[in-house]
Amino acid sequence: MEKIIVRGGHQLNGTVRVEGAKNAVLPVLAASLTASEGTSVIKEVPVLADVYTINEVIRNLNADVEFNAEKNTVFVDASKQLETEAPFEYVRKMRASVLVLGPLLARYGHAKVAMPGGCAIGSRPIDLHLKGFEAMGADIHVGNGFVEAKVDGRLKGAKIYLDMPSVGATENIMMAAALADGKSIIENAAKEPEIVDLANYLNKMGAKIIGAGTETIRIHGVEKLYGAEHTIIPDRIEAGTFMVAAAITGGNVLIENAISEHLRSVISKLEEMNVTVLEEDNGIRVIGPKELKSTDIKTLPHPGFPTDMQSQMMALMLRAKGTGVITETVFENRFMHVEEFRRMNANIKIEGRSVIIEGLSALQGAEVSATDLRAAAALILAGLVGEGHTRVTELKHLDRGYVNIDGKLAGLGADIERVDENGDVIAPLEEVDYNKARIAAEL
Ligand SMILES: CC(=O)N[C@H]1[C@@H](OP(=O)(O)OP(=O)(O)OC[C@H]2O[C@@H](n3ccc(=O)[nH]c3=O)[C@H](O)[C@@H]2O)O[C@H](CO)[C@@H](O)[C@@H]1O
Ligand SMILES: C=C(OP(=O)(O)O)C(=O)O
Repeated sequence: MEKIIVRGGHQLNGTVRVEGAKNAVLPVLAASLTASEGTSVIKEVPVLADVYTINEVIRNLNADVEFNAEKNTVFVDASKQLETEAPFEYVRKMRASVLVLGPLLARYGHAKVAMPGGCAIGSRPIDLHLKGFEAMGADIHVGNGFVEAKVDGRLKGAKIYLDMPSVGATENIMMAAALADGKSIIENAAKEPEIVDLANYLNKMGAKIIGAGTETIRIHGVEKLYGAEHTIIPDRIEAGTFMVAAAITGGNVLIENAISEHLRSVISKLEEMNVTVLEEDNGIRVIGPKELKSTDIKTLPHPGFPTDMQSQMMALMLRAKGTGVITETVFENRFMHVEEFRRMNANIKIEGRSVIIEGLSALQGAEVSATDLRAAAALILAGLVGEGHTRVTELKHLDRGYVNIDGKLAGLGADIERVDENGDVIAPLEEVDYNKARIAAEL
């Protein structure tokens, strides 16, 4: 089993560049299936296991997909007749596979996708996605582990109110509505930057979407969409993770390519903790203080504090003076990393949907297991300031969403290496990384 080994105590300094956003590229690649003519060229695609998985999903549906990993570019030609069924083997690996439902249903009047189960962070139903398709005239049947949606002719534009601003439901419904007959309105829509990125791509394909990024999205359905060129936005969660890495080690790091407008809530919490955050022309500079001050955080849909930064900020609060509380409101079970932090001597306890963090824990290196993608990053961050060696296992989670994080942290001065099951160091080279993401997707 591969591990990342971190030896704590090194300040991070220098410049690191963030990749294109995982959570933007997955819906964009799913949306490429709506183009019945032309090729889409998607740029700034991060070389992640999840990207290989979504590429396999759409390839399996009969689209032509070429991933030039060295150039971070994916070409998709979905103009052939597509299959309309996505099997469990893909949805099992990556829940975002359900995002092919909307495009296939809108283009062919039929889609069948394995029901995604829950995962380590919560039960994660897709009822709101289905409610939206139903409002547009689809019949939904759930059985034998699949969800099947059918409509005679085209979907009909509809007004859809989301009970909560689900990111995935907003994306799936927006893609379906882009090819529906007539006008749709999504109310209480998710406002994440990744929603805006998807709407921009769809509009380049010929869709007519306005209001993405606000709580009301209006979509005038069109008959046909065309392949288009699109550049994925930078990954705000990867950026936030490096911001915490700089802050926790008292370092000075320029996070190139990070967009401050996407990170307002994270920046404001870091500032409350005495971290200096400077918005520069080409990114965000983060300078860690001598002493971090604790704060309270509540995760919320955008523009609130992102749940995908919750575990990383918890690592930071372990090293802050005072008591802090983190409340998770987006997912019901996203505290699996707390037990792992405890192994590192963290003074921390769960109370319902909150975690109470008694600051200034003298963190000690330990063998810890990544329970989900962001927990993996958070344990590495804690390891940067732990005494001795921290060994992080279950790296399959990490490879879903971070490109070469060990190499990037090493470049900033961290003492970190990735070793294989024999204990041999795996050099953090780009070529090795490309392979790693592909292999992780195949597992
Ligand atoms: C690939 C991707 O972009 N993943 C992100 C996306 O996940 P995802 O799109 O799955 O997250 P949602 O916004 O849909 O989920 C938020 C909450 O709504 C609930 N819910 C959602 C849909 C539904 O039909 N019914 C329902 O009850 C979920 O269980 C969860 O409690 O947004 C999350 C919230 O910012 C992020 O943590 C994930 O990183
Ligand atoms: C929870 C995440 O992703 P996913 O929705 O793909 O599980 C994440 O990116 O932190």
